[in-house]
Amino acid sequence: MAPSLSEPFSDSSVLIDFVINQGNGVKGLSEMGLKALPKQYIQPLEERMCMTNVQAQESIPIIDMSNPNDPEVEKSICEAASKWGFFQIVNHDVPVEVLENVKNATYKFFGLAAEVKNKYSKEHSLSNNVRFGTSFTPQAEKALEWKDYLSLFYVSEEEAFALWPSVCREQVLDYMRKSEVVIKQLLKVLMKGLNVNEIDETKESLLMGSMRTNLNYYPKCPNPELTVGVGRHSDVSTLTILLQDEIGGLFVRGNDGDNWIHVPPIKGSLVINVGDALQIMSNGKYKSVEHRVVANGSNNRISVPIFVNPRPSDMIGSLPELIENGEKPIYKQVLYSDYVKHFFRKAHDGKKTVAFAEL
Ligand SMILES: COc1cc(/C=C/C(=O)SCCNC(=O)CCNC(=O)[C@H](O)C(C)(C)COP(=O)(O)OP(=O)(O)OC[C@H]2O[C@@H](n3cnc4c(N)ncnc43)[C@H](O)[C@@H]2OP(=O)(O)O)ccc1O
Ligand SMILES: O=C(O)CCC(=O)C(=O)O
Ligand SMILES: [Fe+2]
Repeated sequence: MAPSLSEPFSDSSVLIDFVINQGNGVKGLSEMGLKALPKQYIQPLEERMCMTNVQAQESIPIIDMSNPNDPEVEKSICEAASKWGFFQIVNHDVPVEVLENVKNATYKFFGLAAEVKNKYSKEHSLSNNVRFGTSFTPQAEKALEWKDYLSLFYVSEEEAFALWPSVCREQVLDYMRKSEVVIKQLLKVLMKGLNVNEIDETKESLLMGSMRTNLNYYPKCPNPELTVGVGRHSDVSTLTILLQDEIGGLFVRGNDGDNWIHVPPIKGSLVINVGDALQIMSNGKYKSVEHRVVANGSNNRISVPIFVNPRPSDMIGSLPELIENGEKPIYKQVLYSDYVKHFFRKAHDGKKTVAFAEL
């Protein structure tokens, strides 16, 4: 039974049934035209974005990738990864058309009927590698997040053809394929910055042996100031390549204290961030930085991150090259899939996941 406007979601089981079990997501809630945010989405005060903590004068670096081997460009990439953990790239090799196509495909997927999208939910999906969901880890969260997503873990073209939704399959595959050049350029530079000058097959696989693309949908929200699109977290990837649309709303933790820096949408750009796996492998030189997304009261927003990861079966820890060079390791070796499961089983909690690998 669909709840009516005069019958708000005071009973949580009705909300869970509508949003999660029936696959309506927060998009379904948004499209009902609710006048007030259901209480299940009200975040504690300390998790809401307070505009007085926004550093309007600061911005993360914008790096021109026309000449990726220029020593000045290499220096800015390594500095940005050490200081900010985030930067934007412009004039990279991913064609604008590919980016536009994947954004349109994202709208197409979320425009499907709830019962069609629900075929890809944790309950119904034919594979763990394809998952439509809402919030982050609803079963572990005290307050839900205002976001729906489709998560696609790449195994092979064959599996993608068999299992990924056909409305976005080609566009996501193309976005992933075309991003590979940029990913390799960035990892080469970042490894050189650690004095790791040879990326052989084993190292390449450790850095980028698996990829997951998420399509994120943040619908227009009643009372956006009371909730979050995505709560404070760092990614568990090696690197994340993020395409955002023109709406804005991504904030990155600044270098001193409780201040947050907006990542302004720039047409054709990609946002790059260091994930926990690279922080761990670089023995702390490159930083995975906390970020969050606010909810928006006027517009729907989408974003499409590619999470570039080790393989689930890889052991990750401080790279042996760094330890051989005399660095004291600050991380132990952990199985990457254990690390990711630890991340997925708890609610977003800032930078706490990385403690799982600390010595
Ligand atoms: C969704 O909102 C998000 C997502 C993010 C993501 C940030 C990233 O950095 S994602 C990159 C993660 N890395 C990888 O995917 C590569 C390595 N992959 C793996 O190690 C495995 O594929 C696996 C993810 C560990 C899943 O392995 P499997 O053997 O299938 O394990 P399960 O027991 O099925 O799952 C473990 C646990 O995680 C939950 N889960 C699995 N996949 C997802 C998913 N795509 N999204 C959300 N949760 C997922 C699963 O439900 C299990 O939990 P239970 O409680 O049910 O046991 C950043 C910010 C966001 O808001
Ligand atoms: O939507 C965004 O801008 C960022 C999303 C994000 O941080 C994530 O999916 O990990
Ligand atoms: Fe993230």
